Amino acid sequence: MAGVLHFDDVSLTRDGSAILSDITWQVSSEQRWVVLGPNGAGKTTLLQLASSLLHPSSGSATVLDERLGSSDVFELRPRIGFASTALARRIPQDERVLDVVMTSAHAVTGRWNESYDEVDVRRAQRVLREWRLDSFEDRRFGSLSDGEQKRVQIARAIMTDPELLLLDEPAASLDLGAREELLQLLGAYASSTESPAMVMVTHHVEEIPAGFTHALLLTDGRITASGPLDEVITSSALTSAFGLELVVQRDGDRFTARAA
Ligand SMILES: Nc1ncnc2c1ncn2[C@@H]1O[C@H](COP(=O)(O)OP(=O)(O)OP(=O)(O)O)[C@@H](O)[C@H]1O
Repeated sequence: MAGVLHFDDVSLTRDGSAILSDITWQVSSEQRWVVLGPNGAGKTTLLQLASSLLHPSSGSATVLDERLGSSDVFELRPRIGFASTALARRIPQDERVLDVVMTSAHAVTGRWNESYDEVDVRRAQRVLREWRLDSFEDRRFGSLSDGEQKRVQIARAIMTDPELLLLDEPAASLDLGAREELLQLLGAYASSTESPAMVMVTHHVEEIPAGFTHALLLTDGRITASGPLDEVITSSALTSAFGLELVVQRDGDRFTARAA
């Protein structure tokens, strides 16, 4: 059970405003975390810290045993897979799907003149197959549906075999069928002992895949609850995080929430 994230009293200030305050949080390799909270709570900012794109203003943040602020982030970043809409916007629309996934091995978006060997090609093809994308290998990224593009982004993030996988709202904007297909795939991936530690930001408890083990609730940049899923995804914890009387129900592996 290796330590993956170790945040101790972390705060982050931007342009004079406190975005995150007093964040103490630990993630180990076999855990899969979901991060929930209202708009503007600081969820994406927390993922940016975990991906080493930002450093804390105070406190100590250690990612994969590297302390942010005193390690080489260019060595650390290839060990982390990150999929988000902001990153997806950098993918050229006319890029071939196989290349979108394969260029991740060189941490670039858009194929230029890097050379790839047969091992990279075979690995990209295997990852595309695992995410039900093998028939899209030669299609242009921009020609795929939202659901297919989200799966390509995740395939790209796991191409390098990361030790930590960060997903920022992977199911946002998907229709019901595409969301359920993605959740099935994410659930199978999260349930495998071969998979890395995962942290996924979402707005909806309905989007928590099977196999996720822990949850962190953020409100106004502060943790209001964190721990095993069953202890955190409750009516009382979500009511207090969202400031609205909510009823949460669990049905098998999945959750639903509605106003009381
Ligand atoms: N570069 C920045 N400078 C100043 N404030 C910022 C900056 N980036 C984000 N913020 C602010 O930090 C707060 C947290 O933003 P963040 O995107 O992390 O929240 P979030 O929980 O992911 O929100 P959402 O659910 O709406 O995506 C917001 O109030 C946002 O306006």
